[in-house]
Amino acid sequence: MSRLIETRGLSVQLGSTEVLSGVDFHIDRGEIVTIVGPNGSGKSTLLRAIIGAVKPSAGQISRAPGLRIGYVPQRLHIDPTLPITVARFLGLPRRVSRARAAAALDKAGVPDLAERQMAGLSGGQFQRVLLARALLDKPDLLLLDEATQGLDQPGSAAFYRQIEEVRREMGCAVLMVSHELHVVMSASDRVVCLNGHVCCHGTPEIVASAPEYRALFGTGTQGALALYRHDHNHTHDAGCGHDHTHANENEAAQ
Ligand SMILES: Nc1ncnc2c1ncn2[C@@H]1O[C@H](COP(=O)(O)OP(=O)(O)OP(=O)(O)O)[C@@H](O)[C@H]1O
Repeated sequence: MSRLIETRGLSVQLGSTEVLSGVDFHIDRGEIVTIVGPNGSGKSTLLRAIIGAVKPSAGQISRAPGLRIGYVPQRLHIDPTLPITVARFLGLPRRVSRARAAAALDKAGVPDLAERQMAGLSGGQFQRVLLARALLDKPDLLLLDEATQGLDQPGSAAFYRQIEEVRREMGCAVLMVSHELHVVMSASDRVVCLNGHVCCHGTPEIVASAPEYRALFGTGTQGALALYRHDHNHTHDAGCGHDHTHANENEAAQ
């Protein structure tokens, strides 16, 4: 399995605050990794450091040579009075052919939106268009920063199902930040809990075969309750959201 990104001892200082401190993190080809953590815990900053938008104050970030990254931001404001079609938006800042734009929209699950006005899209359609934009260059790694913020539960579950399909079809790794534990845990290979530092990480275990869970929560990302495992070697800091200290303990993610 080839490593796409690795950070060692990554620290980031913003203003007078050390937002990230000593973060060791990696993601390999084809993996889905989710970053969870309280508000202000540095999740977006870690993504921004990975794409090179903020500079480390200490530590290193290695990227696989020629790595292509697609980024879906937390939010993007477009002036509602600005007339711009989806096809033209996808061609900013660099022109893309109609065929390429159409292929990306298709992969994002919205093949019919090309001629629609950006301002007229629903929240879910808008996020799909941002996803299409991130897919234009056939990325090796897709970064999603709370990409379903503002969507209702079915809309966000549908978005994450689309992400799984994109990964299956394109083989890209996915690194996402999300607060929707119960939705995302079930779709992730690994979960990293961040609170300025990595406070815990582990492998989610989907209870796909347990009939009582299926009956209650459905399957896959359609609201499934996932179990995930932590590898603990320390006591958690306040705010991490987990309060036990045993190794390889199973716990409900919701
Ligand atoms: N440009 C900046 N200058 C100073 N501090 C900043 C700057 N950008 C972010 N911060 C601070 O860094 C901390 C981490 O911010 P970040 O956006 O990475 O957190 P987050 O975990 O993504 O939060 P949220 O869940 O609320 O989106 C916050 O305390 C924030 O106020």
